[in-house]
Amino acid sequence: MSEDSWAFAVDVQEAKTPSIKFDFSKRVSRLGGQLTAREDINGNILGEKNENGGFRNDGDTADLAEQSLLNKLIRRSLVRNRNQVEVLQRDPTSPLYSVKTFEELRLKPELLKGVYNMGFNRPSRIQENALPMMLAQPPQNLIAQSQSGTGKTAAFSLAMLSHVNPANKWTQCLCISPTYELALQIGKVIEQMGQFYPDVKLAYAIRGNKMERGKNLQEQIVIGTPGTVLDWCTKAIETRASASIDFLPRTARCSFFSATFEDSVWNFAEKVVPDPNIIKLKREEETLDTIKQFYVLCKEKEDKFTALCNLYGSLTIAQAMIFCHTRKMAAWLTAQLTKEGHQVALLSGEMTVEQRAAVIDRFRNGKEKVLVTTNVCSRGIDVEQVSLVVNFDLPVGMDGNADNETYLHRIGRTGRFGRRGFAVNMVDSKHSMDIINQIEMHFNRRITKLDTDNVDEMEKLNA
Ligand SMILES: Nc1ncnc2c1ncn2[C@@H]1O[C@H](COP(=O)(O)OP(=O)(O)OP(=O)(O)O)[C@@H](O)[C@H]1O
Repeated sequence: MSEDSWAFAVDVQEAKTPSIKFDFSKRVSRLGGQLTAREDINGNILGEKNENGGFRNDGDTADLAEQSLLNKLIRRSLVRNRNQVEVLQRDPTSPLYSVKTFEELRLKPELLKGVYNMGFNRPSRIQENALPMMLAQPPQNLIAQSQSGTGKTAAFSLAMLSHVNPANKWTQCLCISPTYELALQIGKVIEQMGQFYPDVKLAYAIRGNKMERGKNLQEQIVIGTPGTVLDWCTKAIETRASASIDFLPRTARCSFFSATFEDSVWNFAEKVVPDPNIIKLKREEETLDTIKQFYVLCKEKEDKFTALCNLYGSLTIAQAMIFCHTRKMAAWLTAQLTKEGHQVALLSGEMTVEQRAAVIDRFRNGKEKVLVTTNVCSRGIDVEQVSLVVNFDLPVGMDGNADNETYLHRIGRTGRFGRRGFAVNMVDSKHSMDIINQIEMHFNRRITKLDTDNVDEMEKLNA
């Protein structure tokens, strides 16, 4: 890397809008006479009433009619969401609020074009605050916290793109992501933002991508996971006479982003980021108001499954992510949901990273509406249409206590950039009730009890 280099250590990220497809749930036929159209909790209209007063099922939806309705829905959904975001960006209490425009952040014209092309109108709070620090001269370092889905990835992607000099054919920025999937996701954001900046090239230091010994990388930005990045660094420096384990120049700027900073992460960040500027949230600011949190009392897994079906029968859900503790439970739940007619994808730890990336891609493109997963996907995955996150099993640490960090990352898969979302926790024992209480105390936020058998109560949630 050159003398004026950047390194980013991150643990959270982005992606793209899946196509909106219809999800005609059982609840709709139950309530068919009362509604003229179904909307999901983001206000996306998901279906129209048929001639019998009920909602059409997938089976009786003609392709053409579906396509034309789909186009209409996508347009309406985009308008609604844009309005929602605009309101939040003018609300000083929202993490999306900013006083500045992208122009005032002095981005290069090529990048401004990229940002507007992605549909961004204004920066979010973290973008407004972090970008000037990351672009400052002389260089400054940064440790930054911002809620899930509030634009951290976009912030450091813009910073990297602003920093590179495309005329220089060597690596100038290094972005380290904790997982293969996130590295790909961040890479896509950088590619999209930098699409009008054609001479900037990106290399992926991820499993499967080998680097030849002694090769001089020409790509200005390298994004990868720690193991492969280290392997590439070792191979790059082995051939140089002045081989040194100090791969990064001392003058390199360094930024570290996360939605959560438990003590060990904070200590680590302070070790690897010298003399940093700090953007930190208060504990009660870490959860988003736009994500409504509930728990449901259940007895055993069959009972949890019934509660889940009731949720599906009552809420209008665009896409959902369901977290289980073990692969066995995830496989069982996937089979049950598939039997019920849901389009379900299963993501678990024994899959290869390529298989996992393919599953996430299909989900992102709306091919499946439900993603059942063990913990592999709790961080950073950005699928805009996820309106429900279910903790089928609650996140528990090795010590048997609540894993608050994982909880926050999991529920943050919904409520992306101002959208509304539901997080529902299945409580099946005194221990899991204790976990809910611990999580409530930790974030100082109420998690409300929900009776999924109570049709009226459930109906109110859609309001
Ligand atoms: N200024 C903006 N205007 C509109 N949309 C934005 C803006 N910045 C980011 N987004 C969109 O918001 C979503 C969330 O952004 P991003 O993935 O950067 O959040 P994040 O803070 O990194 O999330 P996480 O903490 O889950 O990793 C993405 O779909 C992204 O395209």
